[in-house]
Amino acid sequence: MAEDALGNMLAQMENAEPYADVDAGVFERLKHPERTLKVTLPVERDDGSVDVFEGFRCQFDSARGPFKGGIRYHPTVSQDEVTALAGWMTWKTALVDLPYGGAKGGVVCDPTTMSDREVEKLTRRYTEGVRRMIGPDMDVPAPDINTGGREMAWIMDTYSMYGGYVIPDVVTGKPIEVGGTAGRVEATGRGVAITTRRTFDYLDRDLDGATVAVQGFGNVGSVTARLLSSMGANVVAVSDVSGALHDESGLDVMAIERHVAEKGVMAGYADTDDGYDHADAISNDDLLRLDVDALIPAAIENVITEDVAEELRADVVVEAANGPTTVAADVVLRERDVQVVPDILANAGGVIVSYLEWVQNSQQYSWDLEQVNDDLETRLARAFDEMLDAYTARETPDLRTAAYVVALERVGKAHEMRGLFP
Ligand SMILES: NC(=O)C1=CN([C@@H]2O[C@H](COP(=O)(O)OP(=O)(O)OC[C@H]3O[C@@H](n4cnc5c(N)ncnc54)[C@H](O)[C@@H]3O)[C@@H](O)[C@H]2O)C=CC1
Ligand SMILES: O=C(O)CCC(=O)C(=O)O
Repeated sequence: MAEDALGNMLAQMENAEPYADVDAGVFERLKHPERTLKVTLPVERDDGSVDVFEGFRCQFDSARGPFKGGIRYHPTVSQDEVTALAGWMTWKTALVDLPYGGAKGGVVCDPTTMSDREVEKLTRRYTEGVRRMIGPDMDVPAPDINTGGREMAWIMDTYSMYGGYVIPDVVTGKPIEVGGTAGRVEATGRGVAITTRRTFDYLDRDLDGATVAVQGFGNVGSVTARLLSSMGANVVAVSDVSGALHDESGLDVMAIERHVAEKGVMAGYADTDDGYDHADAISNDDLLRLDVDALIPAAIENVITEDVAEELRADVVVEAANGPTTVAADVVLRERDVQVVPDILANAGGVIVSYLEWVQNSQQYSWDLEQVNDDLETRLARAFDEMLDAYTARETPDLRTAAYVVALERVGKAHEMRGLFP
């Protein structure tokens, strides 16, 4: 069975096809991205040498609206990976019923080894490379791994320089000072926390006091951990690329956030004044096997493999990352009665609030945080219920398949109505 991101995404589609009412020809169409651009990005390093980076933007499907999806800076970025991520964006925007298609971009680089100036040059080069295919009505990028408000502001600035006027709605996830919305920085983690609470309600379990392990402590993982703590859950383990921390009596998430904000990584936290000398330093792999109520992968793809699934002891997995569970692992988790809440629902809070940012930009009007958060929760709740309805009515084997049924039917219907042959 496929273990790569693209293979997983396609296999997830195939698994849902028998339960979905989608014309066979349209389904065939849905398996292929509309287009992918590969760009070459020369960057002069601070020492005067030149490095040439490779970047991609994959536009997977636009039947329901402009392409939408983040930009990732990471050494493992590849054309196949951005294609998978663009596919997941397509199913995510459809499931939460946003008037968007799906896209994703990426640059093969390790920004942790680059200066701020070098990252800025790379971002502006990348923007120049893809600028003919992005735009407020065409394709609207946003943050993903190792990108955030800073990079979005540079993209907006570069794109606006070519346009000759300010074009804020070419990207979302911008700082508020240049047209961003209240609530976008926290939106993905907030959506994960809301979805976790809803899943516990659905399973008739108490979130208060429930033990939670979160893998990945960047934008999504840190906010998820903090909000779940504030909802009464006991966050007993967190991790980042530098390792994992475990404390059965619960971790001080905000103290860890402060340490990461200062040092960039979690390593060294246990030695600080805030740190606990009784917290165990464990590996990322150990974290996935902890005996907790909920496991939240919030880092990269394919971390829950078949082997991990055999030994995983959480009752619920809420997928904050895109594609953290392989299709082979899904089968094992289903057999073992582990409830998996799929990424295309669990992490959709980010793109929902991106949509709200784009709407505010186009209206040149801004909403307050309460309005944004209320709208986010309403849309997530609706999508959660629609997924559960499909789970029951179509008798799908798991929630992921149910989520795909809803998404595939929406995108498939749009293709049918628009027609396959221009
Ligand atoms: N930023 C957003 O709005 C959204 C992000 N996502 C997904 O959430 C996940 C995390 O994204 P962000 O938090 O934005 O990225 P980020 O760059 O802010 O944080 C990534 C975190 O993962 C950790 N990490 C990286 N490789 C790791 C590994 N091999 N093992 C353990 N930890 C590792 C990093 O140290 C860091 O703590 C990704 O899968 C992304 O696609 C999904 C929806 C929206
Ligand atoms: O906010 C967005 O437009 C997309 C965020 C993203 O890349 C994702 O949901 O995976």
